[in-house]
Amino acid sequence: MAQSVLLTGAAGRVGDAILGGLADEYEWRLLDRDPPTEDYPGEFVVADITDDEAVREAMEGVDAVIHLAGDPRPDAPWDSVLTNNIDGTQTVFEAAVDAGVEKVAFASSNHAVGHYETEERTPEMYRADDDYLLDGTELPRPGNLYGVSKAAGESLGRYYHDEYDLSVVCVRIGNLTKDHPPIDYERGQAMWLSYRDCAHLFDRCIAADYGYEIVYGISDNDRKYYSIERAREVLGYEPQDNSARHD
Ligand SMILES: NC(=O)C1=CN([C@@H]2O[C@H](COP(=O)(O)OP(=O)(O)OC[C@H]3O[C@@H](n4cnc5c(N)ncnc54)[C@H](O)[C@@H]3O)[C@@H](O)[C@H]2O)C=CC1
Ligand SMILES: O=C1O[C@H](COP(=O)(O)O)[C@@H](O)[C@H](O)[C@H]1O
Repeated sequence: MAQSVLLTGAAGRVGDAILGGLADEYEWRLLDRDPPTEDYPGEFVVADITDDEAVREAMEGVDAVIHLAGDPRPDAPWDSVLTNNIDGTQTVFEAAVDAGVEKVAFASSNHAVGHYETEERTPEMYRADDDYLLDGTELPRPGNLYGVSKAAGESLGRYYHDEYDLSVVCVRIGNLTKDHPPIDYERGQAMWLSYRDCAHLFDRCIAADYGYEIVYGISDNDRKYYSIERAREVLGYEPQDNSARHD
C-alpha cells in the first residue's frame, strides 16, 4: 500500500513542484492555511501550522511528513518567522512524534548559510571554475532573520531526532524556478533547483532510510557551491538538471 504523506504548505511553489511529479506516488494529505483554488490529489486540510489541535488531527495515520509551510521571504520580519517558521515548525515536529510518524523532511534554506557568501568570495564562488564548496557539515551562518528561522528549524529537527528517534532530513533548498534557471542571476543559477529534481529529491526523502541529515537541495549545476554528495549518498538523489545547459 502507498505510504501516507502529510504535505504542509501544499498550495505553494515547492508543493506544486512536489505534487507535479509525485501526485500518484503517495496517499497525500495536504495542509495549507490558504484554501484550495484547484483540484488536489488528496484530502485538503485548511489549517494554520501554529494551530496545535488542527495539526495533530492532520497528522493521524500519517507515515511521513514533508514540512514546507512557512514564510519564505528572505526579508520576512521577525514576528512572522518567529510565528510561522519557528513556532509552526515546533508544532509540526511535536505532533509528528506524538502521532508515531517515522520521517519528517523539513524545508530549510540556502539562507541558513547565506553569510558564507562574503565580499571576498563573491561573485567568484558562483562560477563553475571556483572550487569553494559547502557540504552541510558547516555551522549555520544565516544571512537574515529568515535564515535564522531555518537554522532554528534544523536545530528543532536535531532535537526531535536525538530525543525521540524521529528520522529527520533538513533540505537546504536553493532557488526553485520553473522550466529554466533564473536569468541574469549568477547566485540563482548556482543554486537552481528544477521542478523535476525537486520532486525526485523529496521522493527520496520519503523513501530512504536515515537518522538526522542536512542536505543541499539543488540541481547538478556546474556553478554549484553546495555539495550534493550527501544527498546522493544517503538519499540516493540523482538530479537530472544543470543550469549550465540553459546558458
Ligand atoms: N521556493 C524556494 O526557492 C525555496 C523555498 N524554501 C522553503 O520552502 C518552503 C515552501 O516555499 P515556497 O513554496 O516557495 O513558498 P510559498 O509561499 O509559495 O508556499 C508556502 C505555503 O505555505 C503556506 N503557509 C505559510 N504559513 C503558513 C502557516 N502558518 N500555516 C499553514 N500554511 C502556511 C502558504 O499559504 C503557502 O501556500 C518554505 O518553508 C520556504 O522557506 C527554501 C528555500 C528555497
Ligand atoms: O529560501 C529561499 O531562497 C530562494 C533563493 O533566494 P534568493 O534570495 O536568491 O531569491 C528564494 O527565492 C525563496 O523565496 C526563499 O524562500
